[in-house]
This record gives sequence, structure tokens and C-alpha cells, in this order.
Amino acid sequence: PRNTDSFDYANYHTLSEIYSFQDMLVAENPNLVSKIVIGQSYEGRPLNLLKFSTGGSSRPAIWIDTGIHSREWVTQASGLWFAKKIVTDYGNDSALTTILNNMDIFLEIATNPDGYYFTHTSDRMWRKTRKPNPGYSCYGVDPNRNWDAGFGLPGASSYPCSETYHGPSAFSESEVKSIVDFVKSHGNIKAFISIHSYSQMLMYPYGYTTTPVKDQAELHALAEKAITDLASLYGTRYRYGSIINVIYQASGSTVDWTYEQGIKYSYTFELRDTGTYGFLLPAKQIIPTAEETWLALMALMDHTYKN
Ligand SMILES: O=C(NO)N[C@@H](Cc1ccccc1)C(=O)O
Ligand SMILES: [Zn+2]
Repeated sequence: PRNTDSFDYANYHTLSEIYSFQDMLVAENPNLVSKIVIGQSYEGRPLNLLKFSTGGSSRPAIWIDTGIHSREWVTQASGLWFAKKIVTDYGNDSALTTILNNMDIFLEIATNPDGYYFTHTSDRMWRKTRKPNPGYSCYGVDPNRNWDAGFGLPGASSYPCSETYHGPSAFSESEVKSIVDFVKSHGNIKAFISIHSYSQMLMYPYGYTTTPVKDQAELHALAEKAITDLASLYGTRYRYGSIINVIYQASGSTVDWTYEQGIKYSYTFELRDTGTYGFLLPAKQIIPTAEETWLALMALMDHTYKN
């Protein structure tokens, strides 16, 4: 595609197509979009972060990541659609325009590029990073168990061949450490939203303990509002609540760490579907999924701005 208008949002794309989309979007919107390379993957690929900003310096910000688990293809595809939606709606949608006149949005689309490349070339069902595990024949660490929040507690595996292997230490994966360093250096992130698939859930911390977060009441009410907005478009039904209550115990996960960093509005999505197709969601569901998810994201971003 020659530009982001002719880009095919209704299909899944390769890693190189994602990278060229990012460069096209920046080139087309130099006053709104920039690309920050926050690090590199194990295999040396750039970890690209899109920044949407209308000025200021280190404004309060909202973080969204997709594709931390490489096989969850509808999430990266939705991330591409979100990126285009932001530049399309700025100056046209009053709620989004107000948010961007006061806050920055950061979007990491290919958060696990090595794994994503591997799903295209070798194993469609790959989830983890692609770093070898010394002494074992199997590769990779689960990047959603590698964070320093309840690290290594029940809800992750110490066995390198497990899909939920937490890694040799917290932040052992460059794909994770790069985000950690960015979050700490930025210091003004107010909402952190990490997007997975599938199961149709909107969750907040904790995953590693049943202890409720101190902001549980507010996060629960906001989640309810967000999933209600989501359902208003196509009737898609989501469950919501804390990670451990809604899905299962999971230790060392992204949003448990971001919440403990003081980022109150820490949420994680599980997008479509509920298991009919699972990770192999048909491409014709990409745009409907992205559209309905955007309504929930707007609810979270609007609340963050107003609070
Ligand atoms: O990855 C998937 N399903 O694809 N499920 C997530 C569930 C989850 C999400 C967020 C925090 C903790 C746990 C997982 O990492 O197990
Ligand atoms: Zn996942």
C-alpha cells in the first residue's frame, strides 16, 4: 500500500508490513505522530513505539500495547486500526481531540516482534519470546509472566518449555525491560492498557493475589462502563473484574507491575472471540473487533483524562 488510507485494515499483516505502516503514518502526520525505538528484541529487531502528541513535554500519557503474545494476531491488527483511528479522529471527534490536546498516547503494536515473525514463518501458535533457554531444547519466556510483580509466585512456571515460563529473573526479556525503562523514564503515565486475545474480558489487577487493589471499586465501575460501551456496537459480551477472579491466577504479569508503579488505570483486555476460532480469528472480524474495542478504550481514556 502506498499510504495508510489504502492500507488493508481488514487483513492480517507481516511484521515488515507493520513496520512500513508505522513509517508511513509518521510521514503522513509529522505534527502528530512520531516513532520512538525503545530497544531491540532478542533477535535484534527494533521495538517501535508510536507517540501521538500535540505538544508540551512529558504530558500525562496513556500507554497501549498489542501483540505481547505473538499468536494473538487480532491484537496487532487492532493496534494498526487504532493508530489510524487516532489520526483520523483528531480534529474531528471532540472527545479524542480533547484527550490529545491534554495528554499523549503511546502505542506499541508489535510488542513481541521475534515471536510474531515466528508465527508467520514457523509456528502460528507461538506465544513467548524467542530467546533460547540454556540447557534446554525449547525457546522463549512468557513476556506476560516476566514482570517484577509477584514474580515466580504461583501462576507461572519455572519450566522453560512451559508456555507460562517466567524466565530466569524478572525483566530478563529485552522486550519487557525496554518497556520498564520507558515507563520509569517517562514518569507521567496515567493509564496502561495491555491487549491480549481471546476470551472477551476486561481485567484489572491483581493476577498474582486475591487481595483486592486499593482502587478496586473505581476500576470495577470503570470496567463496567467500558464493556457496556463496547457491547453497544455489535452486542459483544465481555466479562470483567480482577485478573485472578475473571480468568486465573497469573504472576509476574504486565499490569500488576504497572499498577504497583502507581499507574492506577492499569487494564488488560482479552479480545474476541470466546473459543470458536480462538487465536485464528477470521480476518473479517478484525475491523468489528477494533471498532468495538475502541469504544471501551475511549471510555478508559476519557475517565483517565477527567481524573
Ligand atoms: O495470554 C492469554 N491468553 O491468550 N491469557 C493471559 C491472561 C492474562 C492476561 C493478563 C494478565 C494475566 C493473565 C495470560 O497471559 O495467560
Ligand atoms: Zn495473551
